[in-house]
Amino acid sequence: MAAIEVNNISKKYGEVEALRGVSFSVNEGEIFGLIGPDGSGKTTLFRILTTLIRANSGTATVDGLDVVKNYKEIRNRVGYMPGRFSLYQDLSVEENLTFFATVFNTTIKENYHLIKDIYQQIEPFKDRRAGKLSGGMKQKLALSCAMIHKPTVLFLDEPTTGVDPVSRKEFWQMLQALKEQGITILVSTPYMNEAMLCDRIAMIQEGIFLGIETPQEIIGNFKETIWSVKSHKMSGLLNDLRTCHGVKSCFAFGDVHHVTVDESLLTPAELERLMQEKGHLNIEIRAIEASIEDCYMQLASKKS
Ligand SMILES: Nc1ncnc2c1ncn2[C@@H]1O[C@H](COP(=O)(O)OP(=O)(O)OP(=O)(O)O)[C@@H](O)[C@H]1O
Repeated sequence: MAAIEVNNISKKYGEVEALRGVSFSVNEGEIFGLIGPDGSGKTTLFRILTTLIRANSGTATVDGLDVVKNYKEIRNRVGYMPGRFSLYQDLSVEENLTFFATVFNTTIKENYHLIKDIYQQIEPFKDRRAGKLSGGMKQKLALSCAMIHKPTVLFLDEPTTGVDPVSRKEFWQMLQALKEQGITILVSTPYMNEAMLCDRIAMIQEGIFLGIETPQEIIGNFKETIWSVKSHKMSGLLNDLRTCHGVKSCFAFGDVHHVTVDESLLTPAELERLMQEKGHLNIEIRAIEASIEDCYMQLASKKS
């Protein structure tokens, strides 16, 4: 049995089609990632699966239970960490955790073993108000709160957004440990390096899934030649590259541009000459391996 099963779910807010016929399933104990730009429908999907809102059409089950008919049971079985921290800022660390335990009719003591590895790291600050914690500590507390009632499925909506890189790394180690305990995790992230840590990834754009694959499949299916290009004038470079015959696509990636090319029409030497003609200096062109972000950009541009 799949831990999450979604069949042709659509959701509209007035005229806005937030989800358009989304179908997928997540296996038990799988970390399934959702990546997509702001407004692509990720939060809407989380809200439907955690029974907070209803879809206009389609069906979904979590742990074999229907999200409409069995909403009460589902609420007992899932943990949800919404995009913005779900903590009570004026309550202390321990009070927050006690509150969530009480809501689910349990106690910290009863399920301490489940959250021990995570909670122990913030326990020295148990009397500190949640509002006074660092981003990484808030995130650990929010995850502890989402876990305290022993959920079988965890829904994490951008849990690491705005958190420092060290805490993000630790957080993903915690997710791996939860997966090893058999917990299923649906997680959205804007960070492509985090997407690489998922078992499978769905790329979502404008309410449509562009594809569902393992990170290795996504990268393996990228067949384009890709170069990283730099010059002394990066803003103008993007437009100049786009006008070159043989350049298929061009996107800014940090401090370089990534360019996919038709090698039968353009060589690196020709591209360098063309950019020199347009006044660029210190041009650097390097053949590179595609990253998952390149794959996402390619899929997204094909769709639009
Ligand atoms: N309550 C609402 N009323 C009207 N429109 C909404 C509502 N909630 C979401 N939307 C719209 O539905 C679309 C999908 O939004 P959603 O929040 O699901 O996307 P998202 O991928 O989670 O993006 P973000 O990370 O920015 O929240 C967007 O166009 C958004 O503006």
